[in-house]
Order: sequence, then C-alpha cells, then structure tokens
Amino acid sequence: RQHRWRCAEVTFTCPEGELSVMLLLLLLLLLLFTANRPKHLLIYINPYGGKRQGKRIYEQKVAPLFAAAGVSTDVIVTEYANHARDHLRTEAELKKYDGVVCVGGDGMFSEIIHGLIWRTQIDGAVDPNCPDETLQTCSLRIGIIPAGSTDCICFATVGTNDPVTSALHIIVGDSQPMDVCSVHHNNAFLRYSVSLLGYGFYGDVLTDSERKRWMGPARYDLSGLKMFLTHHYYEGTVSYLPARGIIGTPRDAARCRSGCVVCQHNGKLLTERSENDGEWRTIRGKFLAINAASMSCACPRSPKGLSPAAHLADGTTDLILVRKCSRFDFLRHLLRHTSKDDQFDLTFVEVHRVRRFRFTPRHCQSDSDLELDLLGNASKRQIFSQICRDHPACGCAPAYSCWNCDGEILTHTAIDVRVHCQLIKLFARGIEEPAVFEDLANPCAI
Ligand SMILES: CCCCCCCCCCCCC/C=C/[C@@H](O)[C@H](COP(=O)(O)O)NC(=O)CCCCC
Ligand SMILES: Nc1ncnc2c1ncn2[C@@H]1O[C@H](COP(=O)(O)OP(=O)(O)O)[C@@H](O)[C@H]1O
Ligand SMILES: [Ca+2]
Repeated sequence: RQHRWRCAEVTFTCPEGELSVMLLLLLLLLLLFTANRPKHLLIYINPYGGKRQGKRIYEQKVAPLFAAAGVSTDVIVTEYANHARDHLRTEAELKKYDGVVCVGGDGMFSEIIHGLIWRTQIDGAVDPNCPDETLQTCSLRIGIIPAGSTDCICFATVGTNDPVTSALHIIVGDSQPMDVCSVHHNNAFLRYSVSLLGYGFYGDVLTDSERKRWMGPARYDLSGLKMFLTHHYYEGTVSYLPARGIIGTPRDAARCRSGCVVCQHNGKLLTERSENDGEWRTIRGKFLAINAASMSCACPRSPKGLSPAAHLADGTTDLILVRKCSRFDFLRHLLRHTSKDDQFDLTFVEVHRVRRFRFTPRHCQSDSDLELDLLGNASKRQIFSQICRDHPACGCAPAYSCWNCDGEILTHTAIDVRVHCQLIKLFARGIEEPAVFEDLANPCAI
C-alpha cells in the first residue's frame, strides 16, 4: 500500500488576474516541453487475462486519468492470443506514439515486448535468430496496467499492483530501463524473458495451471500444491558464464530500488566490455527446479520474490539451482519465498549471478556425454539401469519438464539464454524506498 499513488486536486489562488494567466501558461509550457510525458499512446487490452476485468479496469480507472492529463490514446481490445504481438510486428504505425501500454498480466506484457523488440531488430537489420548479435534498444517506453493473474513485472517495478498507480507513472513520464533475456535453441530464436525462466517446478505448475484457466488466478495455487506433491525431479546439464567485475551478489541485503546505483554502474560496465569475458562453468545433476530470475520476481504471492537481491537493469540474471531433495526440504525452500528467511541458505540450493547460461536435459545429451557422466567407463545399458532404479514404479526414463517463460509455456527444453542489458524501458521508476521522516520532533514541519 505504501507504493500506491493517488490523484489529488490542488487549487491555487492568485490575487492578480494577469499573474495567474502567466503562471498557468508557464505550467502548460513546462508540461509540454520539459517533462518527459507521453502525449499519444497505443494501448492493448487483454479482455481474457486474470479475472477478465481488463476492459473494465481500463475504462473505469485509467481512461479518465489519461483524458484529464491530456494524453490521447488509440485502444485495441485483443481478439486472440498474439494479436498485440503481431499488430506491433507488422502493422502498428509506431512513429505516431510516445509509448505502448498493455492492460493484462505478464503474458500480455510478453506479447508487447515480443512485438516491439522484433520490430526494432528488423528495422535495424539485426538478425534476431543469431544468439550472438547485439540487439538494438527499443525507443518506445512500455506501460503496464496490471489486470492479470500474477502481474509480477508490474509489482517488481512499481512495488504494487494497482492500475491507478501505474497510470500515474505513465502520465508523469517515468522511465525505468530493464534487462531482457533472449532464449535460443540451435541458432533459432525462441522467446524473450524479463522475469522468470523456470524449468521443473515452475514449468510444471504453469502447464498444469493452463488447463485450469477457468479458475482465474487461483489456478496457480491448486497447480502449485499438485506439483509440490508430485515432486518430479529432472536431470540435465547447466553451463553458465558468471558475471565478472560487477558489483552486487544474489545474497546481498541491499535491494534494487529507484535510481539503483548497482544498475547504473553495472549497466555502464557491461555495455563497455565484451560479454564473453570469463570462463564457462558446468554443473550436472538432478534438479527439482532450475530458475533464472532477471529481476526479483516479487509479487503478492512472494513479496520479496524468487531472488530478492536481483536487479532490474544490471545486465545479469540470477541462476537458482534447486537440487533433488526431500519434499520436506523443498517445502522449506518454497516457504522461504514467502518469509523473511534467506531462501538460498539451504545445502541443496545454489545461486549464481550470470550473463549467459545453457541447459541441456539428460534426454537431449549425446550418448558420449552420458557415458562421460558416469565416470567414463559405464556402458549405455548401465546408464538405463540407473534410470530405472530411480523410477521403480514406472520402469521408464525420467519425464522432462518445460520452461515457464514469464508465464508462457516454452516446450523446447534445451536452451541458450543471454542477458541483453537495458534493452527496453518501462513507464516506471523502480520501487521507491518509504520516505524517512527526519524531523520527528516536529511533525508539522514534515
Ligand atoms: C507451499 C507454499 C508455496 C509458496 C509458493 C510461493 C511461490 C510464489 C512464486 C512466485 C513466482 C513469481 C514468478 C512470476 C511468474 C509470472 O510471470 C507467471 C505469469 O504471470 P501472469 O501472466 O500474470 O499470470 N506466473 C506464474 O508462473 C505463477 C507461478 C505461481 C507458482 C505457485
Ligand atoms: N483476446 C485474447 N483471447 C485469448 N487469449 C489472449 C487474448 N489476448 C491475449 N491473450 C493471451 O492470454 C494469455 C494470458 O494473458 P495475461 O494477460 O498474462 O493473463 P494472466 O495473467 O491471467 O495469465 C497470454 O498468453 C496472451 O497471449
Ligand atoms: Ca537483471
């Protein structure tokens, strides 16, 4: 609640008519030319997200504010999934606008960035399929009016999921840079991600929850419980390029806040330096979850987020590996998403701040890789007998999961992920620290 903004009317009185006209003109000029306020916005509403209230939220809470602030709008209510993405990619006359706004959840935001980033690369003659290309930054800012199920991107950039607050951040023209991960497979582009890329637990929760969409946001709670009880683990190899020379670690007590110096420092450093600096590291094992959090992923379900010290715009993602453990231990880890305890202070959890990572599930590894896994001299048959011992009930190879990519299912399992520092900008300013009242002895002075 402390991050909520509200409108207020202030009446100024001025004894002289001429002076009041001058002040009014000055104010109008300031608003027109000095502030970075948007004047014309392209708005996409997902009528299908969250509790299906997107259209009502926009019409009742947001449109009147835009009108009062003199912001003109072109509004499109989407008619099908990927409508907004495809419109932005091919049709939208982007030159007319100062920004694009989505009304919906993380899935709707994802559509917008896919449309905008794709369009920017094609216009700039950059090949989005090449994972090593330096992507062009998008010039249009993006606003989010939360009307989805988790709304983690809004919560982690504003501090609250409140349509009025988000509308006011858009109106005053705030600007918050944000990192974007590109996801590729064999030199083919798959998706972009800004919040959570999760394999295993979060991939399974998402797949199961999509079948329960009729339940609205509560679908995640039911699927979360079901997947917790199912307790699947997945084998594979994770390789990563640690972020070197940057300030900040995933275990810091400090948080990414408005005007974050870590983002400013690392952003500058990483744009100047070749990202291939450093050595790749490899980890093989059995995991309950592999999560990459490019921001804290804070949301009402997890107010600190999956990686509380992650940064919005530092050019890195926090790679969290939760190794196979008992249900009880996994529950301890999950409960720490919701409490103040350090969720990484567990023997089966490790976290690395990285610029790039790859994952290959066990079933995609070549035979020679598999043989190497088992001390070099194990035959393929021995490897399969190992698998069957782990799954006595079904006697088959272990199942494989999918990736949860900002709440969208990604069925490719073997992926190559690279962080693009500050590729997009939001109409936000990061989470503001609560005001510190210094003059407590004299509250009137405050
Ligand atoms: C037994 C106690 C369990 C407590 C678990 C609490 C877990 C909270 C995790 C929050 C993760 C947030 C990451 C955000 C992901 C969103 O992008 C994604 C899509 O959002 P939207 O399009 O708005 O619906 N949401 C999810 O994947 C939901 C994950 C919920 C898992 C329980
Ligand atoms: N008009 C529409 N009909 C059906 N699906 C849509 C429509 N517009 C957008 N979508 C899709 O709806 C999905 C969920 O959207 P989102 O806004 O994230 O809501 P939620 O937070 O409830 O998941 C996204 O995959 C998006 O592409
Ligand atoms: Ca980041």
